[in-house]
Amino acid sequence: MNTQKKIIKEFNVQPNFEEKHEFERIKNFFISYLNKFSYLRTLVLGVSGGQDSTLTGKICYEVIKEMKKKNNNLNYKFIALRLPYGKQMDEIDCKLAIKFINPDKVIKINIKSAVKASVFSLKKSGINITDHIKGNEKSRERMKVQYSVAGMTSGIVVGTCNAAESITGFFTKHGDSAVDLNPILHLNKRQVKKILIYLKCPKRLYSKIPTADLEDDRPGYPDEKSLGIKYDVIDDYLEGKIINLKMKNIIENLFEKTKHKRINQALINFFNKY
Ligand SMILES: Nc1ncnc2c1ncn2[C@@H]1O[C@H](COP(=O)(O)OP(=O)(O)OC[C@H]2O[C@@H]([n+]3cccc(C(=O)O)c3)[C@H](O)[C@@H]2O)[C@@H](O)[C@H]1O
Ligand SMILES: Nc1ncnc2c1ncn2[C@@H]1O[C@H](COP(=O)(O)OP(=O)(O)OP(=O)(O)O)[C@@H](O)[C@H]1O
Ligand SMILES: [Mg+2]
Repeated sequence: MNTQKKIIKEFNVQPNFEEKHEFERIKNFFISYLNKFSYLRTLVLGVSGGQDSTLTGKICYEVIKEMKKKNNNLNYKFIALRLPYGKQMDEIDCKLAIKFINPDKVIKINIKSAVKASVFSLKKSGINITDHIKGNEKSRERMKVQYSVAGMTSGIVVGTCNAAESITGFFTKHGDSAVDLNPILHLNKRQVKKILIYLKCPKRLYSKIPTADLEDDRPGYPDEKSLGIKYDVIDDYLEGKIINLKMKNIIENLFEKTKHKRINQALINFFNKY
C-alpha cells in the first residue's frame, strides 16, 4: 500500500461522504461514547469563530440535546469557552458562531495575563521566547483553561482538529491537540465546510479563511500561508486523488516530520475502538 492510501486508511477519511449521513454518524458515535461513562455530564469546547469549532460546537449542541432527552436529565450541559488573547480581532465571527451553536452556557476568559506571566517568568530566567513559541503558549493556555472547566463539571474537552491539520502537524503539541475526544479528526477541510453548509451555518463563518491566529505579529495570518500549501490540495490528497508530485512530497514530508505529534491524538480518534 502506498503512503497516500495508508494515510487515508489511518484517518478513516471517506471520499464519498454525504453530509447528512456523516453528521448523524458523528453524533451517534459521540452519544454512544457518553452513554458508556454515565458520570459524564458536560462537553467543554473552545469556540474561536473559525470553521472547525463552529462545526464541533453544533455537534456538541445536538449531542447534549439528545442526551437530555433520552436520559430525561437536564443536568447534561454544553459549555462553550471564549478564550481571547486580549481583544479578539474576529470578535464578530465568534459572537455569530456562539449564536449559531446555541450552547447551554458561555464562559469568557481572557488568556492574556496568564500567557504574559509565563513569558515574563521565562524572560527572567534568560529565555526570551519568539512570537511563534508564544503562539504555542497561547494554545496550551487555552488547553489548561478547558481542562479546569471540564474537571469542575464532570466534563470532557472536545477537540476540533481535522484530518488536513493532523496529517500536516498543523496544531500545537499538548495545546489544541490535547483533548479527550476528537469528533472531526476523520474529515478533511472541505468536508467540514460541506457539513456546515448542510447545517445552514451563516456563510460568513463557513467561508471564513482558516487561521490559527496565534501570532501577535501577524494577526489572522492564513493557515495556507503558514503551511505553504492549499487546503484544497491536502483535501484532494486525502480523497485519494492524484495530485502534483511536488505537493505530494511536501505533504508526505510534513506527515513524516510531525509523526511524534500525533502519538496521543491517535488514541482519541473518534473512530478508533476505545
Ligand atoms: N522528533 C521529535 N520527537 C519527539 N518530540 C519532538 C520531536 N521534534 C520536536 N518535538 C517536540 O515538539 C515540539 C514542537 O511541536 P509544537 O510545540 O506543536 O510546535 P510547532 O512545531 O511550532 O507546531 C505548531 C504549529 O502549528 C500551528 N498551529 C498551532 C495551533 C493551532 C493551529 C490551528 O490551525 O489553529 C495551528 C502553529 O501556527 C505552528 O505553525 C518541540 O518543541 C519538541 O518539544
Ligand atoms: N479565541 C479562541 N477562543 C476559544 N477557543 C479558541 C480560540 N482560538 C482557538 N481556539 C481553539 O483552538 C482550536 C484550534 O484552532 P483552529 O484555528 O484550528 O480552529 P478554528 O478556528 O475553529 O477553525 P479554522 O481552522 O477554520 O480557523 C479552535 O477550534 C478552538 O477550539
Ligand atoms: Mg482558527
